[in-house]
Amino acid sequence: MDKLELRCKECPRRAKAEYNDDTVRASLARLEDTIIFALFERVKFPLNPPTYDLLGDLVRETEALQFKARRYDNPEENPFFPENLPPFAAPEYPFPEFLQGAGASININKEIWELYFNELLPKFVKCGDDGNYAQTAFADLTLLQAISKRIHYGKFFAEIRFRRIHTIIEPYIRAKNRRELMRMATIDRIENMVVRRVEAKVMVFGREVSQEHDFKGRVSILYEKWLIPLTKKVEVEYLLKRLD
Ligand SMILES: O=C(O)C(=O)C[C@]1(C(=O)O)C=C[C@@H](O)C=C1
Repeated sequence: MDKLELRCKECPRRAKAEYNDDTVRASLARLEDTIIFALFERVKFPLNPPTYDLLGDLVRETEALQFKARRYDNPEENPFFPENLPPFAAPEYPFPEFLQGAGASININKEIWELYFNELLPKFVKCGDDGNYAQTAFADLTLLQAISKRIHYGKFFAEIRFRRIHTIIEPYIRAKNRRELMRMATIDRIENMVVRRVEAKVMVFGREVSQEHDFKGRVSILYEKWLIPLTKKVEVEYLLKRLD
């Protein structure tokens, strides 16, 4: 196939708008749509056990390809298999260096991987084998990447809070006071609003699926029990490393 040459007259390099509570919350709200749609896509297939003989390799190889194209230069993206990645094949882009300190490279994807296979899939997917292993694997990968991105936005909330109130936060970081840092990362009103909004989206996007075995209830538990707490965990871990 011929090499594609796509150029517009003028392609200004536009740095993303500065990160603040509103812009990051808006990113989380958009990711909710992605996560809910990806869940609907995944639950179309049964468990399909043979998928999991190939999923590790498939994710590793897909990530290697995406790494070459510089997906992970964007500080909002974190690979599941960061080891042995290949050389780049795309030009570099000057992403703003918003995250600071050792926490910038926090990656809890191993924990997300375990959670996904041990907790999430068994709650959402029916037993069975319909032979659609590749489709199932890519549905898993899309969902895993969206969930990982959501959770690692915790780093951005942490940096925003640090910049806003660092004189208050610093003593807790120096004292390694996880409990106080967690308290500062928690806004119950926002968490409740997120969970209610997720429930509403499930009802709008997938009226039929959402009636099955309380799908809506399971998605809100996913948010309440896993996605929000892990986002806050990333926030606290980031802050603990912010002065390193
Ligand atoms: O919106 C924020 O300020 C966040 O830190 C994100 C988030 C979430 O995971 O949705 C996490 C902690 C807060 O309690 C509220 C919401």
